[in-house]
Amino acid sequence: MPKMRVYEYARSVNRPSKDVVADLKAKNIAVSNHMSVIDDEQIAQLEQAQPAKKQEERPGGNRQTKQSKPKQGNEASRPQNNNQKTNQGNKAQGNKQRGKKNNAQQRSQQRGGNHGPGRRGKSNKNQKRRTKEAPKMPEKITFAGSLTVAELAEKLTKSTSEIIKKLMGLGVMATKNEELDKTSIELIAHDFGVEVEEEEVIDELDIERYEEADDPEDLQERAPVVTIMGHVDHGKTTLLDGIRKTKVTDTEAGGITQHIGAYQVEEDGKRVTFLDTPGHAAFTTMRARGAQATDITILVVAADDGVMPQTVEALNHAKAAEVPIIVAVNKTDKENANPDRVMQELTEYELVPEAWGGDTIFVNVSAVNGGGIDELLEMILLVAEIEELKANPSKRAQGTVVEAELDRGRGPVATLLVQGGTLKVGDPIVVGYTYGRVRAMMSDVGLRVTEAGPSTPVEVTGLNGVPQAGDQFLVFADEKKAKQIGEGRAIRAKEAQRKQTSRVSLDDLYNQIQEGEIKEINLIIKADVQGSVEAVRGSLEKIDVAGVKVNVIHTGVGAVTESDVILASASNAIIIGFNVRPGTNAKQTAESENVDVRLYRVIYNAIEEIEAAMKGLLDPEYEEKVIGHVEVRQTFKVSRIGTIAGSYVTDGKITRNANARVMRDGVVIYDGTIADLKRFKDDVREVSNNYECGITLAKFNDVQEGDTIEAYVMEEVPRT
Ligand SMILES: Nc1nc2c(ncn2[C@@H]2O[C@H](COP(=O)(O)OP(=O)(O)OP(=O)(O)O)[C@@H](O)[C@H]2O)c(=O)[nH]1
Repeated sequence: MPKMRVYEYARSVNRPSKDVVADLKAKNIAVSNHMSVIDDEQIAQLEQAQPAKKQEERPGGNRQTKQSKPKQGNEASRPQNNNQKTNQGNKAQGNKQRGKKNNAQQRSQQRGGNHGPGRRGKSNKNQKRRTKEAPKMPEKITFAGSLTVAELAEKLTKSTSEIIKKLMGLGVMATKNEELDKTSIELIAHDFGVEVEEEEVIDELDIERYEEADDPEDLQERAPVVTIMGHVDHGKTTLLDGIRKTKVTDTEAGGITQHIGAYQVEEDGKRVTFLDTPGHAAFTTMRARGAQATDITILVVAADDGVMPQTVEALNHAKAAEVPIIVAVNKTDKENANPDRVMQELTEYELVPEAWGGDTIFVNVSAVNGGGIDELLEMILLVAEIEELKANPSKRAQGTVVEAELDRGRGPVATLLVQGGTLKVGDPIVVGYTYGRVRAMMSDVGLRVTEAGPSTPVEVTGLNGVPQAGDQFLVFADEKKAKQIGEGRAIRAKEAQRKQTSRVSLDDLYNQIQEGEIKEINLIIKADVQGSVEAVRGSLEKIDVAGVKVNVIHTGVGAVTESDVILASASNAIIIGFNVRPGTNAKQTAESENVDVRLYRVIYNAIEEIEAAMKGLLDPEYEEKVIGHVEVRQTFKVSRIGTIAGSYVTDGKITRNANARVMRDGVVIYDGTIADLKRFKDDVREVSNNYECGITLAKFNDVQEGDTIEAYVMEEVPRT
């Protein structure tokens, strides 16, 4: 009989799990929480009392139609000219909202709309005429994503205040520029008897669009993907290593275990994939990037320590991601181990052991001596069975990046977790914002492979750049398409980043000129007296560099004001202040809007600096920024490497690229760079607060126990 977990059902009908649990209980269906399993019969029982809409949304039921009709037609208010294009047209001519004009036009063209500019011109007149007469409401309006109150009013040919009043009637207080969600748009439009249709925004660069759909017949069982989380020092790494040591069999075939960010083991002839980066930081980073790579979470809790703050954080992350949790009570070999206490403490977080009437699986393990590891793996397989994890191995591969780095010899190297399809050597592929052709693949035991099916991690080479953990990948049928999509995505990512971080500023002026993005530099000039304004203006306008024009868009006498900053922000201008300063508000706004405000006392300096910036001659200014401190707790001498400082990060973090100074009794005895940063045996890029690490300093071996190492970076600072 088909079965599913309560939370899965709740998700499928878009209801909170706890409401579904309450309904089930009200119907005397025995469930304890969102993890309980329910079958079809129980679902049917539950749905008898549900409103029809919910039933419609059930999986396997009719898909909810995108178009929603008003509950009752309001014939009297329907227009005669009632096709959808009218509305698009209305929006396109749309008076003040120039920016929107193009979008609407584009959208309608995409959908094969046939009203060209000429026709728009005509209907513009009609629209004006109509506005003077009583405006006619459209029969249907369309929107993409959301609409502001003012936009909705315009579409409905109503006044903004009418819409605001209606919203107030619904208990929503909104201003005219506030964005309305789909439900609010529908409620208001239906109230006027107008149909609403949500336009699908087609994104050519969204790789999910190109994924092949799965035929249910092609689906085959796949290995579960497991992440291990828990509090610091509770034994995550030891457990991962223990499972690997006892269970990896492929080494016999001549491979050597490789840390590629994930590995597979075999139990009872079935495979389990472990993501090798313990801790919820990696899990959350992946999730934040939209990756749903984990099927099961192992929550490690040390039996001698009990539930600690990061245990709670970890379980909350797993719950938020709706990933089933198995509790591994670790260090049970220790004398002071108290597994019962762990169970007791976890009941407070709704993780109740089966023995106590709950449905959370608890397994006692000892990561050091291997005790309980078999049982843990069996339980993983049991949960995997309940979850009915399946994938289609016979399509073009798709999945998630587990980790990636630039290897000196091999170029960009990425560990990919195949989630659907089969990845093959030679496949054209898009990975995040990078693309390429899979040149070589290596398994977690260091063997060269030519194929990797669902749930398999493989390290691939052949990409044109280094993607990020959590990025999605997809194989394309032809290389040209992969290149086109990959390049498009890279450009978009670059643009998005630029929009976010940089407006035009003197420091990157030259780059932007070089990239052909700037042909005119917009300046706002504020000075103490009108004479200075004119003098500065005259001199700046005379600067002649490589066909770039200086364009003074505003001048004024007096302090740099907030409105100057807003103008600069809107027109991407730099503000030049001569013998004046910005007020507090202006300063704050400039910071939040990323507007470059330059203050000068000598005209010559202003001209010289702007000219230098245009020619790319402005030297960047750097400032030291301390990023963390570590305490040296032990030292090890290793021949050929030197002295390794076994350290503990006491605040901030330490990174491989940072500079380091060694302080002994408050005196700086070394200032240089870090040669090597390790966690256990692995090279790492950074180590955070409260973690241990091994540090080797470049050309310095006299580090001693009790020394403090201060890590710092040199940061470029905007000039003022
Ligand atoms: N006695 C005993 N000690 C264990 C067991 N598992 C781990 N340890 C020890 O506990 C300490 C911490 O283990 P790790 O595996 O580094 O813990 P972790 O959770 O990965 O720690 P972080 O990476 O710092 O978050 C080490 O000294 C391990 O040897 C166990 O089952 N029994």
